[in-house]
Amino acid sequence: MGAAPDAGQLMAMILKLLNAKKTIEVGVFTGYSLLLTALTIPHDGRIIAIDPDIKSYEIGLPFIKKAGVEHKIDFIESPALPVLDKILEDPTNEGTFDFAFIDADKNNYWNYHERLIKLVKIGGIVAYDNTLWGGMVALPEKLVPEPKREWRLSTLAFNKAISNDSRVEIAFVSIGDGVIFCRRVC
Ligand SMILES: C[S@@+](CC[C@H](N)C(=O)[O-])C[C@H]1O[C@@H](n2cnc3c(N)ncnc32)[C@H](O)[C@@H]1O
Repeated sequence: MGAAPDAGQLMAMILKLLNAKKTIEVGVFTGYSLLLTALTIPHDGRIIAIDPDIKSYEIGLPFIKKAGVEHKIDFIESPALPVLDKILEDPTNEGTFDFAFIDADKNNYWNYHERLIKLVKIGGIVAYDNTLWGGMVALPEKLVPEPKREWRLSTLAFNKAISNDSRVEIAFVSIGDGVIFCRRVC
């Protein structure tokens, strides 16, 4: 997302169409997509932003503060799965989020999906970044550099699984590095 302003514009449009107020971001880095979300949602909107790498978040934090949107962000320094599980321990959190953006470890995308499908409301959207994995999903494995192979396989499996998930409808958008917008339908 950081390298893809077109995907960012689309995400901002969707946040506005949803009137999103309560959101989650998994994978923050220096906060490009986080700032975009924080600037787009209303003054009383909230983002739970999760990343184990607080040092990168702190690089972007002065820009978030300068933009006057820090109050919307609850940054949690942690891998995302235990945080999502903790949120789900309280059943009143189920179906309360409008939007989630997932841009982290590709081998956990399905684990994130199983949790976020409970957390977003029916009609809510979960957006998954890097679903083209730099084009590697379309290459035979032998042409893929070794360090990219594991997450290529994870991405292929995730894309196939989400295409067959009757709880959601999806739009596979081939801008940036490929974003799957996934709308909860039941
Ligand atoms: C591509 S960057 C995120 C970029 C950001 N969304 C943007 O568009 O500016 C991926 C981030 O995922 C984080 N990450 C990796 N494993 C994670 C995990 N298990 N839980 C949460 N975040 C994780 C990394 O620390 C890294 O900051």
